[in-house]
Amino acid sequence: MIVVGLTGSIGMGKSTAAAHLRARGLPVFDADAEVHRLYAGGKAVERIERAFPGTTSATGVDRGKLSAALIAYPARLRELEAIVHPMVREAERSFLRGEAKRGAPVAVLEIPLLFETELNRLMDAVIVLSAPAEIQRARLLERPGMSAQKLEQLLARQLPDAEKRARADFVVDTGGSIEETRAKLDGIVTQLQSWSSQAYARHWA
Ligand SMILES: CC(C)(COP(=O)(O)OP(=O)(O)OC[C@H]1O[C@@H](n2cnc3c(N)ncnc32)[C@H](O)[C@@H]1O)[C@@H](O)C(=O)NCCC(=O)NCCS
Ligand SMILES: Nc1ncnc2c1ncn2[C@@H]1O[C@H](COP(=O)(O)OP(=O)(O)OP(=O)(O)O)[C@@H](O)[C@H]1O
Repeated sequence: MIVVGLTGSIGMGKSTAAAHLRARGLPVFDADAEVHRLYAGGKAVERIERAFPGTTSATGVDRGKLSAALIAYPARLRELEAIVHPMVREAERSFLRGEAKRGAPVAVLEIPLLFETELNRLMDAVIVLSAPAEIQRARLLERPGMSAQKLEQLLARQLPDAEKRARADFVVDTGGSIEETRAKLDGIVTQLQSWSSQAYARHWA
């Protein structure tokens, strides 16, 4: 099985690309969605309440309150990551085990912080979604609750787009139409599926 990392900076089109890969029949694990599940209840919520008192309730982690706590003490993001990331990694491993057992030729992990967490090293291939900075900015400023200041803060916490692109196996430009992005992804999927069957032939034929 070929394990593919799908990443890109905020607003570059990860979710849009992941939805297309799913529609093409590829299994895709969404790390961000896993964080949302973990925050809805259970062990992560208990540990976050202990580390950041008052940021959770009976319905789970209040992301607004947790965000506010981190704006007050940005250095504490590392503590939060130390709680959350190992749980996400465990869920990813379990997803990959399931897909390998099923005989999936290709499995995709959509991880916004793929390079920042150095998980790119464990991938057989990395796809980076990327658009020109002014297009990214314009798209994000359309989102409710986004301001120029918040955007600068978010971008400052992520590895720059140019560095992500330089470290990718495949760069998909999302600055054009969604149809163009989909066609580019289709070409990559065909290539990955052929790698997978070649790898299978090498190992088992
Ligand atoms: C700080 C939190 C509560 C803010 O939640 P909120 O719903 O307001 O924002 P959201 O999660 O959509 O993130 C907004 C942007 O910040 C980026 N971001 C989130 N966490 C991090 C981080 N640890 N380091 C750098 N960028 C981050 C996201 O990729 C996104 O581009 C939340 O992001 C969080 O709990 N982060 C820690 C867990 C984590 O690392 N998640 C990243 C995905 S695995
Ligand atoms: N060619 C394109 N490819 C992908 N997205 C595009 C394209 N053209 C326009 N868009 C728009 O850009 C936005 C990208 O948002 P999307 O949620 O996919 O990005 P993301 O990287 O998942 O964001 P986040 O980091 O916040 O999770 C969407 O509104 C999408 O419709």
